[in-house]
Amino acid sequence: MTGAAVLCRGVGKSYPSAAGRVQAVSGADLEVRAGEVMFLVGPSGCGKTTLISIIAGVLRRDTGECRILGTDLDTLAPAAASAFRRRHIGFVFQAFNLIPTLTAQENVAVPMLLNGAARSAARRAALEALEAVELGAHAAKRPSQLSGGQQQRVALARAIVHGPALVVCDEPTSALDHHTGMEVMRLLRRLAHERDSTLLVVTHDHRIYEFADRIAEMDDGRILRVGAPRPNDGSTVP
Ligand SMILES: Nc1ncnc2c1ncn2[C@@H]1O[C@H](COP(=O)(O)OP(=O)(O)OP(=O)(O)O)[C@@H](O)[C@H]1O
Repeated sequence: MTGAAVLCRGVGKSYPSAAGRVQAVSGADLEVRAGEVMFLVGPSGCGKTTLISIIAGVLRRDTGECRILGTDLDTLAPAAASAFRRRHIGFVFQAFNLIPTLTAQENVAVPMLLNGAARSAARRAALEALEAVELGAHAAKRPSQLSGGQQQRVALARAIVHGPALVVCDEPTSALDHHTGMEVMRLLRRLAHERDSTLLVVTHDHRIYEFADRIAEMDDGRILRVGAPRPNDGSTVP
């Protein structure tokens, strides 16, 4: 795929609050090129989660334009927007959000089943995705039987199992120790490249900046600048 995976222009979003409205995002411009790994960073409360929720189609913007893989999700009917999200977007959250009563393989199969895949095809794809995150041997375990790093790898497998063109991650390493966080990022980056996905990652974790192709700095609801990671942010990506 060529061109922009994400194209936001002048995006604005406010929330109601006791003291009037809070302007969470105000005039944000962001372009994420197809196939790149873009990090979105900035101080707490500057609007990162709100902006990626709009990009992922789980929140509607108030103003501006936003095209995801060439489509403006706000112009679609709710059922069509959900179908688009399920098919083309993968999510990785800070809390792994795995279903505790399902095995790792069943958790990873969920997006395939929601997209209408047959049970056998979903199970096969889930096992392949677990093998890609080096957890094939743990497919039959439930989340409580896995370490935090392994649970996050199951969550990665679930995010990529259906081959989404865009993977959106909100603080994917914040619940992990440094070593495990680096391993998870290395895997996420490799999977995104192998599967030709675009990766948009919100993070506070400076130690993983080296995994970004470009970093967008946000403050006060706006994107201030976009650039390559500085050399002193870390060593080169293996
Ligand atoms: N549902 C909501 N209702 C009211 N205000 C909200 C809501 N969600 C976020 N806000 C406010 O909008 C602003 C932006 O919040 P947002 O969560 O997008 O920031 P953030 O950069 O992701 O923060 P953090 O890094 O702490 O997660 C903050 O002032 C926050 O308090």
